[in-house]
Amino acid sequence: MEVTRLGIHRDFLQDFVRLERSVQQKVVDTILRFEHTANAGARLEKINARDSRLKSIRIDLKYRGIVLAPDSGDQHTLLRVDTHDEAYAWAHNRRLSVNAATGHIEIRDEETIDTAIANLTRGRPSTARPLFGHVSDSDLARLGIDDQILRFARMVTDVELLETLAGTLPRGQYDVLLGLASGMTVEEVWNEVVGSVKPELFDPEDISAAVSRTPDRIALVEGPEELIELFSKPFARWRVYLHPLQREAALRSYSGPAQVLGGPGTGKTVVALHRARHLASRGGRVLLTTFTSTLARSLEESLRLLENDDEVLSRIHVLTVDQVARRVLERHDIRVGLLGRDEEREMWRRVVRRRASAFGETFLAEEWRQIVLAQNVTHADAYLSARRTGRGRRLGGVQRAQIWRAISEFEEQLRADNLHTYETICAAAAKLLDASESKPYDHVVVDEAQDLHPVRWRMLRAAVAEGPDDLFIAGDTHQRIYDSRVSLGSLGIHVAGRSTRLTVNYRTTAEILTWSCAMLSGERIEDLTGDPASLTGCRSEVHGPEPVSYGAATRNAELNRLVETVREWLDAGVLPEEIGVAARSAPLAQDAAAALERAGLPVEHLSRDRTGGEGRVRTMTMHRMKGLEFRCVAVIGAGSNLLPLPGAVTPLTEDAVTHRADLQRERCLLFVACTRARERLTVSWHGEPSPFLA
Ligand SMILES: Nc1ncnc2c1ncn2[C@@H]1O[C@H](COP(=O)(O)OP(=O)(O)OP(=O)(O)O)[C@@H](O)[C@H]1O
Repeated sequence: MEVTRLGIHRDFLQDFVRLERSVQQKVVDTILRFEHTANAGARLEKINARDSRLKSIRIDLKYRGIVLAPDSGDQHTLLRVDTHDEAYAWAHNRRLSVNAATGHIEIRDEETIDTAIANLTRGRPSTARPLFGHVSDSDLARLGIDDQILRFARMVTDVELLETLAGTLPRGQYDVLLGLASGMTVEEVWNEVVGSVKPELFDPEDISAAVSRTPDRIALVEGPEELIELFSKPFARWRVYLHPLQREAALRSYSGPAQVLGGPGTGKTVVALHRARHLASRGGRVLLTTFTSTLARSLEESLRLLENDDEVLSRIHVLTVDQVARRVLERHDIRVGLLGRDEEREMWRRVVRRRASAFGETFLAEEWRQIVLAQNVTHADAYLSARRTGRGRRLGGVQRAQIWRAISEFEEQLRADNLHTYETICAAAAKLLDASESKPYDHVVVDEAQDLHPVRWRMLRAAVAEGPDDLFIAGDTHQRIYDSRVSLGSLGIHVAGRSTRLTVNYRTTAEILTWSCAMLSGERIEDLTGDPASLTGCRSEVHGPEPVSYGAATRNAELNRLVETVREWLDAGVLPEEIGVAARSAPLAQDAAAALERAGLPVEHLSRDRTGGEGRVRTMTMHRMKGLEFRCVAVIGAGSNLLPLPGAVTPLTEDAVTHRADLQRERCLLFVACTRARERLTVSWHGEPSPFLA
């Protein structure tokens, strides 16, 4: 029997999660029945809609689905499900069209746009400057703006009106206008929003072809299992709906190392996951790696959502970079002891005491990490002439010689005791891999790349032979929260011409994103290649309440208010595990957990080994927030007493350059914590607010 296929529109999944379970089941049954009924399209009901291709399908007495039924062909798409009246009202004024630039399908509320144009024509003051006065009609047409939207665009004078019509305008064209309004050039919009498709003429009437060209919005599901899977994990929409730029970045063949960059929540991790699966499904041995174990665990879980085939999965190793290094040493039967940070500090202290060094243990440890290890300096001459970019204190030759002797003594001690730090394990592994002809991996995919120290990069570089599709790097230097500044070029990793920048944020509301980005405006941040990094054009399609910020008189008062806020969220139906509470210091986060627990709320404090169970609010340090996301986030302790954390910032008098870098890192940490929120964000403090909130 000929099967009629029913595509599923992305927006429909949002409707789906709001439906009661019993209705959800009926939706699934209706779709399956539809697909297995001969000439099913003929059974759809005509409705009173502007666009005759919109028809209705009966779910039960109360609910209806709105289906796009093309004039020819049997490719149908389910667009919405709602109660009878709501569904019909939605369909009444909608019209479908094919975007002239991308060939993608688009839906608009035609009447509301006409009304907006009429109101603007009547009410516009003669002095108001048109928002798109600087862009010609032909450029707008090239970007896919059609006649109705052009008339609208010519009347708009402020971006807020544009944003209020987000759900009304055809999505692709809305994105173009928003990109232009946020300062992107026509070329940037062409490359980053339209998706650098080849210009061609699309048949505006061929809806079926347009549907198949729109995989980021419409999923064509193969068979009932895939359908049920899609519905059972509706929040994992990224598995099927990729932005054209995400798809291109993930599936392309590259002649060498490539990178994907973009602000928070733009889907870099999603691209890294799709990339790893793509390379493994072609038979390659893939390393999917990141810095922290929390993130590696979350990558592993997501990968299992994306891929079921055990054979493909077996070709992807998900490990932290440090785990990779240890495995390399183990494979060579090398056993080493690990020196913790506190023990390392003690060892430096002993060196300082023995040598009566004028340089303190913090300075020496940093000099060792940032210069000696980063540049792989192995003898005195190399250290005497090493470039010390990023280190503020100038050193003369005699001072350098003294420092080198202290560092040599420290390294000698490590060797004598067979002790290693995480970094020296990586350095040793890099050496072993460099010397070996056969490499453990065909492809290395790195997520959260901004936090890797140069020794970790050297090891990753050595883990894969140089060549096509060797390294794929996802990261955002605005989210750098550890002390690892690195320029990929200096490590021989060149990504020029193989870089994709993502700008659509899928996680956070526009309100939370704008509020958080303001915190970084004015900061000079470089990307991984050393060019200035920018959040320009970074935007969200979703709207919600403004973030709430407030100060309390005391620590206890702040925690009491936190308890109230969390209780309100829970009462509003947010699940406990969808709430994250973050503080700069672990003790404050633990105190928050204790306060919530005393109030009878289910809570768990996350640490290295505790990943958080279901049914519990999660408290954690800001560092642990990285890479995670929550519906609601409360950032606490954002006062001048705790943020920047005094002990984490080098005094200005000691080293001005490091002082500035430390402050920037603390600011980025707050930025990371705030951008984990999907819907709601509160930021609180006791005493004076942090200077970062000014
Ligand atoms: N094409 C997409 N469609 C729907 N949701 C998406 C898409 N791409 C990403 N997402 C969702 O957006 C959120 C953020 O994605 P992801 O974690 O990959 O972003 P990121 O750029 O790595 O973020 P960060 O840098 O802040 O950690 C996730 O919930 C993800 O499922």
